[in-house]
Amino acid sequence: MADPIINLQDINVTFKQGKKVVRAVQDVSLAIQPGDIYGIVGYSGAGKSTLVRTINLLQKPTDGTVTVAGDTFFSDHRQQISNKELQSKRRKIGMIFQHFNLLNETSVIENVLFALKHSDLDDDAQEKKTLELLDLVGLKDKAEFYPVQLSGGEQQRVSIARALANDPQILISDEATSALDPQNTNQILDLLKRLNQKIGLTVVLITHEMDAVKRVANKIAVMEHGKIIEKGALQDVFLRPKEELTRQFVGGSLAAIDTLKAFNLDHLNDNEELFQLVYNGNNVTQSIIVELYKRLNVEASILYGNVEVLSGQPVGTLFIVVKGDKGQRDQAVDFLKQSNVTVTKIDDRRIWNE
Ligand SMILES: Nc1ncnc2c1ncn2[C@@H]1O[C@H](COP(=O)(O)OP(=O)(O)OP(=O)(O)O)[C@@H](O)[C@H]1O
Repeated sequence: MADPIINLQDINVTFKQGKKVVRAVQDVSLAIQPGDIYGIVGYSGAGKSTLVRTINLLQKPTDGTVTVAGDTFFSDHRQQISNKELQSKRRKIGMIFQHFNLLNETSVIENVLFALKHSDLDDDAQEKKTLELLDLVGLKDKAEFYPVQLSGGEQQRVSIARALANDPQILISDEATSALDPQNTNQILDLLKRLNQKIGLTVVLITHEMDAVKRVANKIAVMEHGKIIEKGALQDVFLRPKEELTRQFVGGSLAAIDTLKAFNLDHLNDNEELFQLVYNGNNVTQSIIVELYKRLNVEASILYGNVEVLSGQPVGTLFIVVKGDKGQRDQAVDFLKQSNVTVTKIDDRRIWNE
């Protein structure tokens, strides 16, 4: 395996506010390979932004080692490169945010040109490069527009062009699609994926939206209370979530939650249990529910069903209520597990109360 392009080892970040101590990041180690789209998910306050801000030392860790593209930026409690070097290395790490942070008084092209003010290129070459970048994000024809004349999605594309101006190897996206509608969100995510494939850009994607990660990421880390509680290849984590919070994220697509909320699940009968089933490509076309009935004579009703594509592979999710006596329900779960279905009993009301 190639050396990681980002290697965070044993990172801690502690904030002191008067007498209060906030351990925003606790003992986190994360290795990101070149070409990864690494999704970092977690609820608000989990420590996602603080963690990724340590990558370019916008946030200095209290403890730990930060290595980017082979350069150790931070170890032994201190910055290991000069401020000048850090400034130039930071230009190789693009960042985009929820708020696009564009200069509203200047045109689109000037917004991108601004990022090249430290570049060695002459004026003509800078302009040529800026137009190429705007072309890359599909905005060449709007180069002379002002940000207010653009939609939110278009403004975010300008900020992506600006973030790419200094040919970064890494792009950090901190909730960059949170303020956008679903269509613009998907366009931005697809653009990140295209850039990843076309120029090999490594993307660190912070979000509280699992759907964003599912659409483009190949790896995922789940954060809670400053810690990474689960990480790995997207499909592995999706198909075999170990932690309760991960299960909530995995099964927590908005459509599933909305659908479950519409049922009054407090009123399951004594002989009924609610399960989430997740199954991968080979099982997608099998009728698991029919098999349950044919083989075990166990009835199950479907509350929610969905098949989606994860890193190019179809993955099915079902929420079903299984009916029968305890023995039958246990047999049904065993049968499902033997059929390579990941089965999670849903008895935690949080999944539809979030
Ligand atoms: N500069 C700071 N001083 C004190 N506490 C901070 C500071 N920055 C972050 N925190 C605290 O650290 C914790 C983690 O915050 P962080 O912004 O990293 O979470 P997050 O997962 O990115 O959430 P969000 O998506 O809401 O930003 C929170 O409790 C936050 O209040």
